[in-house]
Amino acid sequence: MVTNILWHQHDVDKARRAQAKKQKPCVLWLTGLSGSGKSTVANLLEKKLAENGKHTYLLDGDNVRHGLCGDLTFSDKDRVENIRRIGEVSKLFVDAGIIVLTAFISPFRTERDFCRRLLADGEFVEIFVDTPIEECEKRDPKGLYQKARQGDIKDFTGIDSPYEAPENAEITLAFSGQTAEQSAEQLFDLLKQKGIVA
Ligand SMILES: Nc1ncnc2c1ncn2[C@@H]1O[C@H](COP(=O)(O)OS(=O)(=O)O)[C@@H](OP(=O)(O)O)[C@H]1O
Ligand SMILES: Nc1ncnc2c1ncn2[C@@H]1O[C@H](COP(=O)(O)OP(=O)(O)O)[C@@H](O)[C@H]1O
Repeated sequence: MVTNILWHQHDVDKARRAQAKKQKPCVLWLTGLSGSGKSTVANLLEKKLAENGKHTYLLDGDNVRHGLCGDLTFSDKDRVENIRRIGEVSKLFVDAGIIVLTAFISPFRTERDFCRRLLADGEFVEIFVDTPIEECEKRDPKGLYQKARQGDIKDFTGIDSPYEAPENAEITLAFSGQTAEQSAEQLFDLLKQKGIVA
């Protein structure tokens, strides 16, 4: 930990940047197992927000692990660091006035709560994509469950690496046969209730 670092207070602040964008910046944090539908639903929701003139940015697990987090594995320790970095990056985006969507497994409650605490009240919206592992495994869009069952991938979430379900998510997308489009619509309605979209 370095010392002798001071914080610069700039004249153009967070509130002014949000005002320039005419929006209420926040983080829409999707969490759930691999294959639960995080990326699919986040993508549809982002499209709806964009159609509403909102400036958004979608941070997606697979993509971020190619760059910013390219040095990290799927050990517990590296997953903690992965989510810490995403939390800090999301905070910078919110500071810039942007509505951020994140689609990471983010398996640990402590790290999700850490990311929540980085932001002001109401700026962190936790969305639990609650698709049971049996369904995720049936979908297996990338063939990863099959590889994990064969022992070709170690530390796979839900198989030999834990997932801690949220206890206080703002919303849970329960697996009930609804389509991804209906889930995105449900989230859009929540954002209307929260005054994030008109
Ligand atoms: N061992 C293991 N466990 C879980 N997932 C694995 C693993 N290896 C690779 N993948 C692929 O990486 C994506 C998950 O990355 P995340 O950054 O979201 O994971 S985490 O939040 O740090 O736990 C995840 O993407 P999603 O399927 O979109 O969730 C997988 O495609
Ligand atoms: N109701 C649903 N919501 C989200 N995805 C669904 C739904 N029904 C089927 N799917 C499919 O499940 C898969 C989910 O994959 P993905 O969005 O990549 O999940 P994740 O990002 O959580 O790994 C996609 O192939 C998607 O088309």
